[in-house]
Amino acid sequence: MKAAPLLSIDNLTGGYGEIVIVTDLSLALSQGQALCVTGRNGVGKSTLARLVTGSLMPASGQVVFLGEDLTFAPAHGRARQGMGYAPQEGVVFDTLSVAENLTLHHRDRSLERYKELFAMFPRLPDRLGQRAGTLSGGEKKILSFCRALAEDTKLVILDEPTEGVQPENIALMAEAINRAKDAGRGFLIIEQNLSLVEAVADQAALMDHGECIYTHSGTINLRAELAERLKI
Ligand SMILES: Nc1ncnc2c1ncn2[C@@H]1O[C@H](COP(=O)(O)OP(=O)(O)OP(=O)(O)O)[C@@H](O)[C@H]1O
Repeated sequence: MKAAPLLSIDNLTGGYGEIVIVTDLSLALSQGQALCVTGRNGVGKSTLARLVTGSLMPASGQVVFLGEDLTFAPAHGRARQGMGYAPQEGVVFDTLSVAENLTLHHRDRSLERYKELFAMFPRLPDRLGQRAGTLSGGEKKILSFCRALAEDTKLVILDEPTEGVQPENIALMAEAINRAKDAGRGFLIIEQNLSLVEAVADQAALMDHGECIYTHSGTINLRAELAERLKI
């Protein structure tokens, strides 16, 4: 018997008020796999992430996580069920220190859970006392990435994690994602950087005008097929 998907997005439609952005979109993701959603600017990728995480409520369709219909569940409810999310923007509290940003959602304020990630991204532990607002854009992205990865969630949703991040750190992000996949965690990653997509994706979806216009399963020819359709 085939295992139920970790996440199932069925005929999802939604947007902002009367404006429909995502149209009738269906995708599914299994445990231990990464599904990367790519596409040009403004096609609705972040809106999809918001609809899945509950920062935006859909007009129709379903979001089923671990067999439970969470379509209209509040964002905090989904997080409690094990859906981690690093949004594209507004990820870091500028006036708090790096350490505070990493621990503010934990009563124990322990940095122990970051041990492995700190070894991979040593600039972060070097800046624990520094105000997060002074970090570069790429460093903020790494902070947000580490915070999402360090949580014990079954699913991690990352929106453009590599924006402004240099190539060697993108390769390390891929390594961290692949380790987490091996531990059984699933990833829904909104990403335009095909190096990351190629390094982690088990499947990819290409969006255009709010619709999914192409899906690719498996790693064979993944990058070439996406690049051809994106004309890059
Ligand atoms: N809060 C909002 N209110 C109204 N329209 C919005 C809002 N946020 C985004 N949009 C619109 O929705 C459309 C899709 O935006 P979205 O951010 O989902 O695209 P994207 O594919 O993630 O783009 P990018 O790659 O540039 O981040 C755009 O036309 C955008 O202007």
